[in-house]
Amino acid sequence: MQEIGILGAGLIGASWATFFAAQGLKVRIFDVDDTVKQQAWEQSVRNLQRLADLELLTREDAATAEGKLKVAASLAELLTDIEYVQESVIEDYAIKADVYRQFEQHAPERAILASSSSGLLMTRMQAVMQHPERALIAHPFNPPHLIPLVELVPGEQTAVETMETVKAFFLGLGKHPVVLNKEVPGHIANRLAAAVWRESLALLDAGVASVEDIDAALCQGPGLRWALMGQHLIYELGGGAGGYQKFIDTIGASFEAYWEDMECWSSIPESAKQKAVSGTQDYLNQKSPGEWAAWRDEKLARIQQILHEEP
Ligand SMILES: NC(=O)C1=CN([C@@H]2O[C@H](COP(=O)(O)OP(=O)(O)OC[C@H]3O[C@@H](n4cnc5c(N)ncnc54)[C@H](O)[C@@H]3O)[C@@H](O)[C@H]2O)C=CC1
Ligand SMILES: O=C(O)[C@@H](O)C(=O)[C@H](O)[C@@H](O)CO
Repeated sequence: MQEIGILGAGLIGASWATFFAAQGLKVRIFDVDDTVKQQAWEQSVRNLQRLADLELLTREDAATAEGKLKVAASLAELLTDIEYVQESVIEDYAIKADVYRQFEQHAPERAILASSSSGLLMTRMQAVMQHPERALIAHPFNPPHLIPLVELVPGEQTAVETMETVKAFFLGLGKHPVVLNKEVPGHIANRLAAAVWRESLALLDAGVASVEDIDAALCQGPGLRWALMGQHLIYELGGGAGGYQKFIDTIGASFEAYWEDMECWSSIPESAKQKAVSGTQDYLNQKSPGEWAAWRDEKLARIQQILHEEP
């Protein structure tokens, strides 16, 4: 696949445009909002220059990639003869269903439709399609031009061939696809993030520590290891010579006491919302959101450089 359609060019769509262009693919950008799609083009150009600043792209490759970016004047222009579309419209079933109906009016019959959806079920979204077999979830982590994970989730009508094609496509582009055998709300990564986020809120709500200390306890501790390993490998190593079984039989028992004490909220208490929003203001006294995002991207780039040095 040499040309990509970006359908929905907000925060994630613009980053996807950067990623695909940086990989040497032609990219057509479309959004219902003309201002947004132009801003997405401009943001992608800035992102490419940033990747060159971070030495993740040569200046020459960044310039070449910029030439790959094109704003589509209409949905028809986006979709004519396209092979692969990354959909990143608003996370709403009704909006996505309407987009999928329009998609099928213009796109070739075999064009693949990959949704960035954070947690909607593809089975429900593809139900409106004449050719649902070519639709799947390809969920990134923000920003996709810097974070390698992409979660591939089939709906009940997604063809095995579609999953295999998209997995090979992303592997060839240097992404790290993980394949879900069945769809669950939030896929994998957002469910893991949701578990950690809920406890981060619960600790704050209970007055155990401040926003900054709760965040520091995560990113200055387990978070560092999470850039390298997941919990299963971490605890295999945590069991020493006895491995994972030793860890489960000894330290694992302590976790059962933690779980007994931890909240099992299915909604966020108002008190927790208020403490989280007010506590996060301290960060904004240090940097603006844009400065935090630039700081994040530079650190993410340097972590990637280290991770790419070794197998
Ligand atoms: N924001 C994040 O951190 C992440 C978001 N996602 C997913 O990506 C998708 C987009 O999220 P964001 O980029 O954050 O949202 P966003 O609000 O920044 O962008 C959504 C864009 O969709 C456009 N849009 C709405 N209806 C449209 C239509 N009919 N045709 C074309 N464009 C249309 C809007 O104009 C808007 O620019 C969602 O499904 C979200 O779950 C996935 C990973 C991370
Ligand atoms: O955290 C991310 O970048 C992604 O996993 C997301 O999907 C967004 O954070 C947000 O949509 C949470 O679901």
